[in-house]
Amino acid sequence: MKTFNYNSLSPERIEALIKRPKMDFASVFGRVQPILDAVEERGDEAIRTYTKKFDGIDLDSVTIDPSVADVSLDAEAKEAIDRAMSNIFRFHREQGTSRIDVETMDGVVCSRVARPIERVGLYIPGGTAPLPSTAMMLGVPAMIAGCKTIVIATPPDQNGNIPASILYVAKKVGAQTVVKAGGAQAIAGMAFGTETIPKVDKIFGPGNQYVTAAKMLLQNSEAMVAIDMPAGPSEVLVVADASTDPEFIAADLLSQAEHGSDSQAVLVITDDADLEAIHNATVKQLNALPRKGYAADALEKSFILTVENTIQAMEFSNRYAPEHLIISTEDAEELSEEVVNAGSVFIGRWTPESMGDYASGTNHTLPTYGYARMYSGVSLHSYQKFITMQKISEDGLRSLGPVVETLAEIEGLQGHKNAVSIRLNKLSKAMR
Ligand SMILES: NC(=O)c1ccc[n+]([C@@H]2O[C@H](COP(=O)([O-])OP(=O)(O)OC[C@H]3O[C@@H](n4cnc5c(N)ncnc54)[C@H](O)[C@@H]3O)[C@@H](O)[C@H]2O)c1
Ligand SMILES: N[C@H](CO)Cc1c[nH]c[nH+]1
Ligand SMILES: [Zn+2]
Repeated sequence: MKTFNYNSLSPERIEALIKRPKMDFASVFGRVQPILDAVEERGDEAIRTYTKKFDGIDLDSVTIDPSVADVSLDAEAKEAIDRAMSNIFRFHREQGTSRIDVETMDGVVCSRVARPIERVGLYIPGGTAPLPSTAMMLGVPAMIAGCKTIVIATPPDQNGNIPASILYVAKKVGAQTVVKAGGAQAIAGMAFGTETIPKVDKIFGPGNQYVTAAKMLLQNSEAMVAIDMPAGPSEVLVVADASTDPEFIAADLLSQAEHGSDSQAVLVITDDADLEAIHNATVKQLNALPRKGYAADALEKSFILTVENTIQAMEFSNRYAPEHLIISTEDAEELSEEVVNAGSVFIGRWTPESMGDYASGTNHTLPTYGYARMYSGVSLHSYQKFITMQKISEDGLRSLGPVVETLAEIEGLQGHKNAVSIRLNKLSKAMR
């Protein structure tokens, strides 16, 4: 990993580090748009064609109904999934916002109620590894919100089947349909609907450049579909000091680097730390990883930044706005108060990021690429709409009506004024 010293870098160089490697979406959009058009026009047949082309699979059927699917999963795997889902359930259920009712003045009551988005599509990446944890993270809040239609899409394995772990989660969250396809074709299938895939209103989930490009294009199309957030390759930023165990640092960096060649792992560490020990631990652990190739590629594009103190480390972290921030310093708890921009934060030496990826209860679908500056991760609210209501009594109309008449007059909107005046006249006649 390249190493820089914060105080020796020019402002331009720091800005470049914060920006991440450039994503070339223009050329991907050009490749993805024809796939979207084909699925819109030809439905399931186009999904079969692209699944054959990109995944090398001849699909017998494009979808399956998980409620009747046979799931053979060993007891240990089931228990682990059950435990994780229970924690995710508990944390997300608490995010439920109860109804708000406010009497803004006598006789004028304003309310806000939450209602589920009725039809949701959950994309579970699977190009290089099946991710049942993402099915849990996206499925559990959909179930709590009460979404009526839950569609899950994920690439099939080499035999054209959906991994049992994902089917198990699909059953548990009450999904009606599992689409046996990945990539842009699966996203288009959910956005437009096909003979076998129900059309959805919002699409969730991370994925590779084709998946992300498809979500971005469809969001601005006639498909009338929303997306959760712009999500890119996984990233982690570790803030550490000389007290942090080099083996922990290496393991945390590698845990995200192994996701894909385009992942980013950043270490921001005080300049009194033993960088050689960290380097040695990283090389040793890297060589033992089955996904060494991806992790090594990712580390090539990653970097270490040495800083004067942990406050300076947090300054950089807030500017970088990482998807995951691990604070592994002696003053971790205090330092967490300094967080302004991050998707999710892991506090203290016993909190590796893997815990949140799988089972602590927080959601692992988070904004990447600096979008943590203005987006939140997936939560229960992502599956809800908040609808406002108001109810005005006769007294309320008498006191607030004239204000609205005046404001409508200022805007020159006589029709708006009339809707109030007609009622006020009726009320004053009834009084006589
Ligand atoms: N931010 C997060 O929460 C998060 C979580 C997990 C994974 N990820 C990211 O998700 C990504 C997963 O990527 P993946 O590739 O393993 O799986 P994926 O499921 O996103 O994509 C696989 C699909 O891409 C399609 N495809 C492959 N080559 C293609 C081509 N040349 N043209 C068009 N389509 C093509 C195939 O149909 C295949 O099914 C990684 O970048 C990883 O970092 C992010
Ligand atoms: N770290 C990923 C989000 O960036 C989520 C994940 C799934 N499985 C393991 N990790
Ligand atoms: Zn992960």
